[in-house]
Amino acid sequence: MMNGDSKVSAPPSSFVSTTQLVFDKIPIVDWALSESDPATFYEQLRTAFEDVGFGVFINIPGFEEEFQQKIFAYSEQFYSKPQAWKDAISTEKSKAMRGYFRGEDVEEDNKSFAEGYRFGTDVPEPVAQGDEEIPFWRTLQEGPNQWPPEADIPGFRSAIETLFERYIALNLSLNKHICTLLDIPESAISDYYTEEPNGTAAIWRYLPLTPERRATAKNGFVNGMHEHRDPSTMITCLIQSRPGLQVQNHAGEWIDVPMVKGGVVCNTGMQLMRLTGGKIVATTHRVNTMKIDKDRYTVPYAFSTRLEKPVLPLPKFAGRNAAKDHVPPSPQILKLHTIEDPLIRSGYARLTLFPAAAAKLYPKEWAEAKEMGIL
Ligand SMILES: O=C(O)CCC(=O)C(=O)O
Ligand SMILES: [Fe+2]
Repeated sequence: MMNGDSKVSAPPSSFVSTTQLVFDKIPIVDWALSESDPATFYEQLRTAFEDVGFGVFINIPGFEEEFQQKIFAYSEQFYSKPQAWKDAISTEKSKAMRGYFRGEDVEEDNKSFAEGYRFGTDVPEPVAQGDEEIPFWRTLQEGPNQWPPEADIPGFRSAIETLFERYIALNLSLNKHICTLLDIPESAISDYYTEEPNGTAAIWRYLPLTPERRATAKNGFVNGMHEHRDPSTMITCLIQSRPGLQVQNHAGEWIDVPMVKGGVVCNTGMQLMRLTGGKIVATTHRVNTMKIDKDRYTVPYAFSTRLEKPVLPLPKFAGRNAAKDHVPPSPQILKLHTIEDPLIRSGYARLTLFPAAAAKLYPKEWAEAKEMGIL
């Protein structure tokens, strides 16, 4: 069988949603229309978030193609450094999993053909009071970033910090537009953030397909990033240098996210889906190395919601009416979401997103997650 066909892994027809539009492409949302033609803008936004869960946003000031290319050039420079240089800022030195890791450094099932470099809002490591033990979901969340030495890669840090500032502004305006779309107060979303929203980001380098990597293909998929829904966030925004990201439609087929110059891919996370009783969908996605012929760089950025505050459907969206069923998430995703305690769920969620780093740093919790069927 040809394993280049991304549709071979579609689930049986009994899984096909009867209420949700089965999309066959990822919508484009033109940010410029938010000023010049709001009606069209909100219709594009509605399609992206209510029907698909993803959109490619264009014409966002600050995300011009030239700026994005500068970020990808820095990313390439970063990853071209010798292994020992990258290992000097390894996540192994950070309980908050900030720093560099290799996706291949984990046992077979969770191996991915990628390298990652993780950041979060820069906060000090939590300090234990007396003999109290700090829970893993907290050590995972709080800690300083590990920046490379400025002299080794001049301008890198300031370019990435500029990108993050732009992402923060974009995330905040996108949230406001979503509130307008849904006719809910802005606080409906912002109440779930800490005063300074807690950002989490990474620079990914996905490695290209080789005959050896192709030999690991299962149902047309070679693991760049395993299938998942963004667990602890309302919205994730991401710039990408090349194709490779795929979104599962409501019939179970995998749809490629297109490359658009100056485009920012924005997708909804499980928290926004929960808040809106399913009116806004969070769709399963993955990165397929089968689609990658040269190194692919991406930089996702998202705010985590307040860890301790469980997200509940707003009264307006409570009840099944607004919830649209669609392709059931994988058993692992379902399992993750059966964990009631939002704090513990946030911890396991982070472990699942970064398996290679997590397996080393949190062997006990990693083994528990495996045992529970989350991984
Ligand atoms: O890098 C990509 O294309 C996808 C990243 C992603 O899904 C994530 O960070 O949650
Ligand atoms: Fe994701």
